[in-house]
Amino acid sequence: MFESVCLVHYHEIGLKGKNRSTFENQLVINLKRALRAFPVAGVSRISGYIVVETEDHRATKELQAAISQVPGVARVSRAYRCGLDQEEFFSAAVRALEEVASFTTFKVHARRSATNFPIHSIELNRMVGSVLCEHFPDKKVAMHAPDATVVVHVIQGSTYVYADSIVGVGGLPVGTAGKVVSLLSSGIDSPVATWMVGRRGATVIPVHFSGRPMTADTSEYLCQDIISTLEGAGIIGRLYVVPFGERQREISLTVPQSLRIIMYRRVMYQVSERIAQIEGASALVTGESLGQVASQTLDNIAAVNEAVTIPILRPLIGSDKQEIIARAQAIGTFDISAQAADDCCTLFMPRRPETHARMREVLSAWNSFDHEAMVDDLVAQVEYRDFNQCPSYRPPKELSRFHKELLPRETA
Ligand SMILES: Nc1ncnc2c1ncn2[C@@H]1O[C@H](COP(=O)(O)OP(=O)(O)OP(=O)(O)O)[C@@H](O)[C@H]1O
Repeated sequence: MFESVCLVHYHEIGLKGKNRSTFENQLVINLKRALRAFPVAGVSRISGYIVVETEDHRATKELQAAISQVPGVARVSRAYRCGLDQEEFFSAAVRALEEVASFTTFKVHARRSATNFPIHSIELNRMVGSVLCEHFPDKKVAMHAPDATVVVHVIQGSTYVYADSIVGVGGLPVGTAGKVVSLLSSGIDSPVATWMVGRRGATVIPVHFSGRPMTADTSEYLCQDIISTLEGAGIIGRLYVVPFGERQREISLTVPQSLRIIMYRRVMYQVSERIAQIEGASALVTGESLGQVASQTLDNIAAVNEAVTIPILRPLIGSDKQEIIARAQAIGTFDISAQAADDCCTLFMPRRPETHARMREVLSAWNSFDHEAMVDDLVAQVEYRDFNQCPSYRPPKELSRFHKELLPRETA
């Protein structure tokens, strides 16, 4: 008889030419890690797809949903795998259509990737179609926009039959696009930016600047919750936390009020750039969107960029807030971000921040305090926590300058 499996479809990987197998292999590794909680018996490549088998031959809706969250997955189908015997795939087609919750119209879409299979796909369509018409006499065939489509695909000596297919997150397998350091606040935007670069295949190392000791550590717990929520995507390597409150107070006492935020950001970028060097990451990522708040004007973005040489990616720069909120809801981080917590962003904020900073004034404020010593000191105070969700993450070898794991474990 036939067994129930999940058939994983990818799109962009299929366009990768000679490197395609590298991408496919990484997706297999990532799926194995992401599906640790399921009774998965095997994840393997077949021509053009990846197949996930379970120990009990039951591909559940929950398994299908978990697979759909893994970057690189364009679509996931709960399929019956049978041999090439007609009676077998006829009854698989009946079973697949029976499982569709409600429909009045359907069609069959037959394909054969196996060149030695003797029946042409047009004939296969006709044969399976007539079996289904017999079993479902009150349903109608519709070639355009049917309620249900039964796919019958002959691949490498097996036939895969399915009617239940859902869309995946798309993108590329994590681990195929290098490493980035993402500046993660507990707000709405940066978790979305973090997820977006992860979806494009980057391994992401978040850095959170906490207001500690001037604020509580709530924002750190929220960041950990955000990362745990993204577990299924498997994009996060290690979270770094920088206690920034004391240094912010120093800056606020020294520089003109209107330039405080720019100074905080320049220090944050420089510390993040140092972490990127230690981690071997090639870019920073932020959740800025053009003009959203005072610090996100073109002049202010330039004033902050000037502090570092590493490229800065801003995946949300052209997004509207409503679009960002919709994405945050879809990836599950919105409700966590909505729990406002004091972090360094709410500390020592100016009443009137500069919106069009002039570089001469920025540099003069920057040189009015010992920013080099401050950055060194902050890097030496960095704490970290590993999440073991991203199989391509390799921790840096040289960690002597860091404290061992200081972040609390109990919220894992
Ligand atoms: N405490 C922080 N720790 C790490 N990164 C931060 C922090 N605060 C801000 N950032 C980075 O700077 C970006 C811009 O922050 P800003 O406060 O100007 O905007 P925001 O709209 O509130 O962003 P978010 O919704 O991500 O908090 C953030 O998206 C994030 O990448």
